[in-house]
Amino acid sequence: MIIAANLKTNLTRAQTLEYLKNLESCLNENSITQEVMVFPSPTSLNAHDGKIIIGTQNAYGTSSGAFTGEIGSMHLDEFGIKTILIGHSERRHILGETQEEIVNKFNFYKNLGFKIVYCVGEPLEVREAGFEYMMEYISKQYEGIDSNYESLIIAYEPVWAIGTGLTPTSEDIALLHKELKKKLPAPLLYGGSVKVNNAKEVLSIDAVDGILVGGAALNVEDFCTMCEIAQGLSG
Ligand SMILES: O=C(CO)COP(=O)(O)O
Repeated sequence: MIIAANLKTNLTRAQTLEYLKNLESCLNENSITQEVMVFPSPTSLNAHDGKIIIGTQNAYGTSSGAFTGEIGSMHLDEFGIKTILIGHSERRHILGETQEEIVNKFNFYKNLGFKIVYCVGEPLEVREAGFEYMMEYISKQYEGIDSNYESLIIAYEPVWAIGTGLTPTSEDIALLHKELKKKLPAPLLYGGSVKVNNAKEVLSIDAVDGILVGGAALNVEDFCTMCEIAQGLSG
């Protein structure tokens, strides 16, 4: 299973380094063999030697150049980072990233052989408009994406469940994951208010290949506990 932490705009560089040190210790003490990823803030990106895969929450589709405020692949290469989060709902709905911009970014980092965690998910009003409309909406988020890319991981994150404490029922997650797996066989993570107290339930659902955790991952002990839960379920 893939257990991923999206630290978003949280933890300083010093706090992130401490977080990673503590998480590495916990993973080793508990003999965790799951794929564990941490996406820290840009200022906290660093080379990392250990079990944890460090990914970037974002980067522009360029090696370098005149793109004020952005980082490019040259800045990731410096740290040996080859994993990127693309299409997160907060970049789509808060920062206004368009599907075209997302596809361009996807293609750039695909061509560099990056492992891509590609996020899809519907806002509440789309969900409330009915299943068919919701599936059409999510399908549009796949447009332009190479569904055969071998280093693609999908993260289904219903926007209305992110940071709200609300999660779909296990039945709803199972239904959505079953439908999304029909679109493509890539590993499929669930994200949206995953916590220690619901991680086992979520990870036990068919077609859930892991979790992408935001707020609850900021507590490194809790995030490690979720890794232990995944380990226990994996036998
Ligand atoms: O956005 C998320 C992970 O990318 C989920 O965030 P929360 O776990 O805080 O709901």
